[in-house]
Amino acid sequence: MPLEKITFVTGNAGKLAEVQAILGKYIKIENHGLDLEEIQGSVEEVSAAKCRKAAEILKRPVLTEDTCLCFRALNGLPGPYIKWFLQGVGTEGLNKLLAGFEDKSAEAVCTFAFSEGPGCEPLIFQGRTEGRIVCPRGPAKFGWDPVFEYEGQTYAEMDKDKKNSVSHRYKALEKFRVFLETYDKKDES
Ligand SMILES: O=c1[nH]c(=O)c2ncn([C@@H]3O[C@H](COP(=O)(O)OP(=O)(O)OP(=O)(O)O)[C@@H](O)[C@H]3O)c2[nH]1
Ligand SMILES: [Mg+2]
Repeated sequence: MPLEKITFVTGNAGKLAEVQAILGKYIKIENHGLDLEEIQGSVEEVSAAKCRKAAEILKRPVLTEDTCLCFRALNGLPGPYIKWFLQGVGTEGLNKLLAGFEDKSAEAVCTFAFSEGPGCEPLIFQGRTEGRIVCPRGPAKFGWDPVFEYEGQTYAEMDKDKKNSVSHRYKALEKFRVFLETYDKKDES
């Protein structure tokens, strides 16, 4: 039978708002703010490990997500460590990291992991949006939105609907939505 609801495990209000806006029209989304340990490794490994842990603890279908911001000139760094870079140097600092490089291109990567429950191997759904890193522009409401420019506008300058139709998060959730359309949860019996 189709999944009626899913628990999105995140402590990030900005992510939750966007997942509600993008996916909430197709499935009921509950939030649980478990602060899950994040292993070192590829973003797929980080997301899957968070998901396995959440499924073990919550014993229900769960969705977790990890976001990377990858600077081409820095060989993909900050990548999955963007949270610590952002906390350390702020949006101005992120822009300054590329001061010595011609190449300002970057890729925002969103990796969701879905597990049916304890012991069920997570499935990965990933979205990528190419952009460039610029001086901060637009309201500083969500993380590094002000420095990520896509087709001439930073994510922060876009209205929510526009961002939610082009972003890394939208692209990953679109793949998950298509998966849900044919998903048939094995009944408990
Ligand atoms: O400007 C932004 N636009 C976005 O679309 C976006 N998505 C995530 N982020 C930030 O990038 C880091 C990822 O780290 P992250 O994936 O581990 O998130 P988190 O630890 O805050 O939440 P979670 O792990 O509980 O889900 C965190 O600083 C997030 O605030 C974004 N910033
Ligand atoms: Mg995190």
